[in-house]
Amino acid sequence: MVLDRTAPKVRAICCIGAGYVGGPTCSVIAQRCPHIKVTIVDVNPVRIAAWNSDTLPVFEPGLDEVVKECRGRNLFFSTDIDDAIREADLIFVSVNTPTKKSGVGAGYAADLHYVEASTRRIASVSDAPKIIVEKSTVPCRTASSMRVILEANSRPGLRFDILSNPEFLAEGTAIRDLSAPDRVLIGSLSTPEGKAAARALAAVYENWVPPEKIFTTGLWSSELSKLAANALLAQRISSINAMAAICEATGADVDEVAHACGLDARIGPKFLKASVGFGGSCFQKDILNLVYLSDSLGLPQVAAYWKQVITMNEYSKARFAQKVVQTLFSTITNKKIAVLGFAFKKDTGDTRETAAISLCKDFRSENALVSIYDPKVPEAQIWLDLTEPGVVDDGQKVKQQVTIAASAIEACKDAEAVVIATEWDEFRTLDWATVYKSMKKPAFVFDGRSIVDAAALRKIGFQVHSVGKGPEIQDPVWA
Ligand SMILES: NC(=O)C1=CN([C@@H]2O[C@H](COP(=O)(O)OP(=O)(O)OC[C@H]3O[C@@H](n4cnc5c(N)ncnc54)[C@H](O)[C@@H]3O)[C@@H](O)[C@H]2O)C=CC1
Ligand SMILES: O=C(O)[C@H]1O[C@H](OP(=O)(O)OP(=O)(O)OC[C@H]2O[C@@H](n3ccc(=O)[nH]c3=O)[C@H](O)[C@@H]2O)[C@H](O)[C@@H](O)[C@@H]1O
Repeated sequence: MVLDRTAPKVRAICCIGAGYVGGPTCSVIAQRCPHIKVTIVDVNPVRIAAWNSDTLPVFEPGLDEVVKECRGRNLFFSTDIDDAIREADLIFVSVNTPTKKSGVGAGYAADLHYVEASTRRIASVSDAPKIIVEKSTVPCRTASSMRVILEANSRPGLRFDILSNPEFLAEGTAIRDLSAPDRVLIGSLSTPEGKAAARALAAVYENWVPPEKIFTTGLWSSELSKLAANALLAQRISSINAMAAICEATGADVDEVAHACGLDARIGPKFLKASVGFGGSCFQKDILNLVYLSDSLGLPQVAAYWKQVITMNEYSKARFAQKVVQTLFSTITNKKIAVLGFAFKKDTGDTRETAAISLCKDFRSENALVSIYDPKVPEAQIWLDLTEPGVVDDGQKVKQQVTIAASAIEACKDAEAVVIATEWDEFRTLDWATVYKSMKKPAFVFDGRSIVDAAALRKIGFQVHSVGKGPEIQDPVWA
């Protein structure tokens, strides 16, 4: 994008929402733009205190260094939301947009009340023009609702420009993704004012992102592009996981199939790793949001098409759990199952929608004893996830069936089976010979991420089942 030097200049940024997106995104902006004051605010004082401490509330490789470099210089974390709004020329709205739990659209639609609360606050507090940027993932045309709320609740004549600037970072690689993004997308109205606001935001990114990677679209295209990108990514995973089921039934190897397909430049090699099922706070939520949008627009076939991506993911998780039960002679009652990894992917402590929650639920319903180890997820978070309403209705029973181990070796001691739920690097290089000695026999490994050297483990004595590997390359017991 070619910069127009007449665009309004951004001197102070406020980011509402100090979560997984707001925190890392605006910390990187502060690092790359030392001339801009960046204040990240949140209604949650505990979260803000953590951002101001040595133990940040979000684990991301490289984040500590960025925050340490900028905090107190041009990067501030605060609960004084009104002050930060007043001072800012540009405000990112980066609050959560979870799936609605009740009311109209429950289970599908995005709950926009945090976005609305932030918008109302901006309207009531602002005494000068602002550029307001949707950073949260929102349904198509949310900007139009924000405009109505702003105009109805602010001082007469006060100017607000609304932009859409969806975030494409992935957890675990957030700092890398933010430092060298594939693209920065800015959606605006096509009016001269809308375009000037887009140029002002582009100028912020141009401090480190090459101009050819910054591109602008209309507001609605930008909002929809975010939902579309996540739907397309999740669709690839469900597609390869569907192939994994065929591989296991036929003797094909899903990694070989993925590699063969990915060599086609039109398909490409990324995001074709078969797994126990995708997790994370966004894929499911955003697809459900798309399903709801499609249904509301009178497009039930489109809704059904995207819904199938979620259905296949649920199937992948359930199929994997069933495989464990069947293989362990159709009963895991009172058997110890070690679950290695609880985060939804490696290099994050985030457990939202992690496949490990479904697996543990399924193992518990078969009366197994589950021992969980994850290098980054705090113990309290695991208990919280396992006792959530909807996951379990008897928290006491969970405590009798589940233990949380301090190491992988401890989790596996006396276990009948090891289940790898997250692809943490340390599981690749675990001392598997020691693990084998400490386990009941026959000792099984169910690799839900296909990360271990199955042949080496078989040499030790394990019976190994890797997702998407057919019977010919499994132990004879599965043939
Ligand atoms: N987690 C991720 O990797 C990505 C998330 N997104 C989107 O970004 C948005 C935020 O996601 P996360 O950062 O993961 O959520 P989060 O839940 O980690 O953080 C949101 C924060 O907003 C705060 N908040 C809510 N209402 C507020 C208000 N009225 N005033 C001030 N603070 C308020 C909450 O207290 C919370 O700390 C969502 O729409 C999500 O879909 C987009 C790309 C990546
Ligand atoms: O909107 C969002 O929140 C973000 O959602 C995803 O990022 P994230 O969920 O953090 O992580 P991913 O790397 O996409 O992984 C999601 C899940 O898919 C799984 N996955 C990923 C890739 C793959 O090939 N196979 C696979 O099973 C991961 O293990 C994980 O459980 C997208 O990749 C980001 O671009 C997007 O910004």
